[in-house]
Amino acid sequence: MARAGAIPRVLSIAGSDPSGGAGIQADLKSIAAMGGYGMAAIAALTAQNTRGVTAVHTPPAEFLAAQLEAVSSDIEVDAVKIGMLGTAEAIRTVRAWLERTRPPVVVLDPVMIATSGDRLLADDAEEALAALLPQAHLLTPNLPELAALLKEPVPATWEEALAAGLRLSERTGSAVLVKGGHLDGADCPDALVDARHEDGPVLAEIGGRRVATQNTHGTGCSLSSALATVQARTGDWARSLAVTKEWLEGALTASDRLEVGRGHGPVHHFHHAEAAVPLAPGEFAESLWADIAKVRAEIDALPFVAELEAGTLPEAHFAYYLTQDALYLNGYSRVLARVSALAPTEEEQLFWAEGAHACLEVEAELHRTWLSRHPTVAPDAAGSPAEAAPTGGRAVTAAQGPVTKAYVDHLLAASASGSYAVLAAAALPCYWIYAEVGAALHSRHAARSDAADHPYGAWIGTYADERFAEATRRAIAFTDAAGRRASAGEQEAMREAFMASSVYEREFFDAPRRHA
Ligand SMILES: Nc1ncnc2c1ncn2[C@@H]1O[C@H](COP(=O)(O)OP(=O)(O)O)[C@@H](O)[C@H]1O
Ligand SMILES: Cc1ncc(COP(=O)(O)OP(=O)(O)O)c(N)n1
Repeated sequence: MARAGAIPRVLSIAGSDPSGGAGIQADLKSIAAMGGYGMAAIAALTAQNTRGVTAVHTPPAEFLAAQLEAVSSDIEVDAVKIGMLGTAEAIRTVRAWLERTRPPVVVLDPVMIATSGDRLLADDAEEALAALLPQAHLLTPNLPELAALLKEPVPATWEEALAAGLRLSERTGSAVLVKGGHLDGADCPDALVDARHEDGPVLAEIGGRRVATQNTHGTGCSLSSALATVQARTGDWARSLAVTKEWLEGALTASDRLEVGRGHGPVHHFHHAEAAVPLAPGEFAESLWADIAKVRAEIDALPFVAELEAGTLPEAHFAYYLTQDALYLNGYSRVLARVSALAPTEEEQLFWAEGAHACLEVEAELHRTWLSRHPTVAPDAAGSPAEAAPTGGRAVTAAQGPVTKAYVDHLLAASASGSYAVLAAAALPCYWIYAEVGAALHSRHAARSDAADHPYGAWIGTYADERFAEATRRAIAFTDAAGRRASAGEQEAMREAFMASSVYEREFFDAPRRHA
């Protein structure tokens, strides 16, 4: 019986994973992440980390029985999640307890083998497990477990997986969650099937995107305990799956930020929740910068940067870069004007508006000086139509190259989000990365004995502009403040926007080599 509005009391009966990614540790995090009150009866202890299981210890089944009795004799249990039980005795103990207590929601994840290949169920326990399955309302085997329970080959396609899930449902009388995690391909679908349901056997089918990460340790544990929790609240399996699958996709997407272990790391169960400890000034911006460490290193290693510094950059590449810079600045100016329009304070409004104005000034200056000295390259066939330049009535004869166009389009899409914080995060890499790359280039250039004869010396000299450095510091501070005020979901969107713009910055520096 669903208890709408009440906090579900959810008991996990499972094994312990000391590295915190799977088992009861994952279950307790998932239950809390879904707004439930988590409890745990430990059936087995494993010694494991993100790379595999090194030992398993199973306490006497009587001790498991004592834990279950202690909980259910005092606390009303709204939902039970069953995971690793380890032995036939433990399985029989849980079965007897379920028959006696009849919890309203029972989700059984038939844990047999970890993704690392390690066995988590004794060889002689499969018969006992088969007898436990009908006690559950929902079974959540992964595809190898589904195959083992049916004593069939592992399904190789989604259609085969659905058919196998239906056979298990028919055989046990329980609903089955068919999971696409172990299939290949860009999609990661899940489906709820119930062979005996009056409305038809497929209760829900949700197509999901496969998140490109190796941090999939404990996804099955996390999903099954989250499902038990949400089901206790909603009483609607299809809705519970929709909510938990979206949450798990977010947890997988944010998993890299945890930096736990060197193998298959855990998912970030609380990616959606506010941090209880508020971020200190600068901390959010620092974390954005840390996220793009790899992209920053790739920019430093680009031939464009090395050749500009050495003075060996082909003239055509430099001209292409200048032309695209002018075109980009025109679009970027419009984006900064939009940041200004969304800004929450007059100080920020003024700052971004000044930035928009400065972009147009720099664009005009580029035409007046650099572009008149360096031949403008021909329009790029892949680019969009040229915009009229504001200088002296002369039209820019080049079109936006593919990278410029994609970068500006990305910024315009971010401005459509309507979020000041997200748009500021999208706009920031243009300040921050340009300032960092420029400062490093400038200081190395200034130390050269032949700096005066350098073909790009005058250009590199522009990187020393203290007004731009100050504007960059303020852009970082305003974005940081917006990030500290943002909800967890908005922070995630800021991270994605900042990362995408940083990747475009890298592509922009590399564009002359590929498109000039
Ligand atoms: N890379 C991924 N991207 C998105 N969802 C995933 C990914 N890997 C697994 N999932 C999802 O995680 C859940 C657990 O799936 P699965 O990996 O099949 O189970 P298990 O963890 O028990 O082996 C399912 O909802 C599945 O769709
Ligand atoms: C103690 C414990 N229980 C279960 C598992 C298996 O976790 P699961 O979520 O099925 O997925 P993988 O971690 O195997 O990918 C476990 N490893 N430890």
